[in-house]
Amino acid sequence: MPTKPEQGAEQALIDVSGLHVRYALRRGPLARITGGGGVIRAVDGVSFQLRRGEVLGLVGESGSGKSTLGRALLGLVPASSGSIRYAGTELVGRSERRMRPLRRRLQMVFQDPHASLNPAMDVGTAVGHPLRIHGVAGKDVRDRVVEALELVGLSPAHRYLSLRPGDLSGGQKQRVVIARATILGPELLVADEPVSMLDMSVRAKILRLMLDLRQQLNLTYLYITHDLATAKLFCDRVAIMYLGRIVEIGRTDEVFADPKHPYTRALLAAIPDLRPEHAGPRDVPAGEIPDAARPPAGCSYHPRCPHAFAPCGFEGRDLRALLEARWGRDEPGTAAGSTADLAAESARFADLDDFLVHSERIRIRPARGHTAADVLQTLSAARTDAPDEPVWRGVRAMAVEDHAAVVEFEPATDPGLLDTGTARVACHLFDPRFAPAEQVS
Ligand SMILES: Nc1ncnc2c1ncn2[C@@H]1O[C@H](COP(=O)(O)OP(=O)(O)OP(=O)(O)O)[C@@H](O)[C@H]1O
Repeated sequence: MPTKPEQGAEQALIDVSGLHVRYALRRGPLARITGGGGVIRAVDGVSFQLRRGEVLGLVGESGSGKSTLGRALLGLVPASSGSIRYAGTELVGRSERRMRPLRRRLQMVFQDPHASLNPAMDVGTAVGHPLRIHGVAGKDVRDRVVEALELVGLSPAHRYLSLRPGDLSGGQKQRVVIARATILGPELLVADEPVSMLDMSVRAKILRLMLDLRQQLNLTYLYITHDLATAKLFCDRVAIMYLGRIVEIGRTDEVFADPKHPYTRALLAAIPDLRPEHAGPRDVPAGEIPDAARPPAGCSYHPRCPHAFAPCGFEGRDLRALLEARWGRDEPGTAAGSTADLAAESARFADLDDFLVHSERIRIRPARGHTAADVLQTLSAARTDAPDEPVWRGVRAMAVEDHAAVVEFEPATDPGLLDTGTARVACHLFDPRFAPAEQVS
């Protein structure tokens, strides 16, 4: 389904459309298993606008592609395809030489302030460094450094000029990094986990400082974090990323009050709640993030999603995961039947890699001494024992055919971002072609 431009897109400072960033996979065991391709799709078709003056949070688990996306906006990693427009100027495909003048307008703050600063360089020199690179010299540098330090709360500034990073606390170091990043008058700051390495007590202070600087310097932020609690505090809008894609984007208050995507719901449910009346086990998104070199078909979240249904992209490896769980291979002690029966079951399969063929129709061969009917019988038993497992919603037919059990899956459809009235969500549960929204509970 085509996606409409976001409201307010006409005032966008940054307009990202269909952005892909891929990393080459080194040759090695993983490359052999994943077969062909050999790429990691770190950012896999992302579109969004960043409006002037707003704070957009990019939230997701480790490996979801947040940092890669942030770096791509600044040209620090090359886009494989798609478009990034900054105030109307296309950045994708720009040479480093043509990118350089724009860098003063587009700056980054990294997670680790200690690693961002040269331990041998004093504060005055570090903060003034970008000015010197851009040809500013003499007293102007000192005046502007003093002004930048005062702005970030390192006051009186002259006390800090000759200090080295080792003389400063974590919070003070991050203030120095922010002073250095803002001294050239940028329009956009990409802040990649800027407070996650700081003590709890200083996190809120640094975020408050960043909000004050937004007002004073007309900044726009892309705030990258895995921490929903700070995103709630700091961001006007949030974009939830999963395996290289944005799965939900909307106003922070609306997303937190009424999360739509099952992944967003799982992430929010996993935030620790310290109120005693709400104590108890938290739901965390079940399972691991899949390998970005071989993302699941259809909706990438479907293998972990309790609501996944026919169009979400079930495939052979989902069925293999179900069988392995049944046989207790993923977690000892969780097998569905007696160990001997289940060992006998698994021995009926010639090669479990038959399940990994990337197709809507897979052929599962019996092991020597077994028949395709044995294999089919095992699959049917697994279905009878756990009929509510989501994977069965995606199995269209199972039959014996030409000495193998053949499993046919429902066709996978990639979910695009859909308007829900509040947030935009990439989930088939909100697509009237497939299901009414009431299904989500
Ligand atoms: N330089 C690189 N070469 C190859 N793969 C990379 C490189 N950088 C990141 N990746 C891979 O790209 C994917 C996205 O990584 P990225 O660091 O952008 O995610 P992230 O959400 O920022 O995670 P984290 O919070 O851990 O930094 C991951 O699968 C990661 O392993």
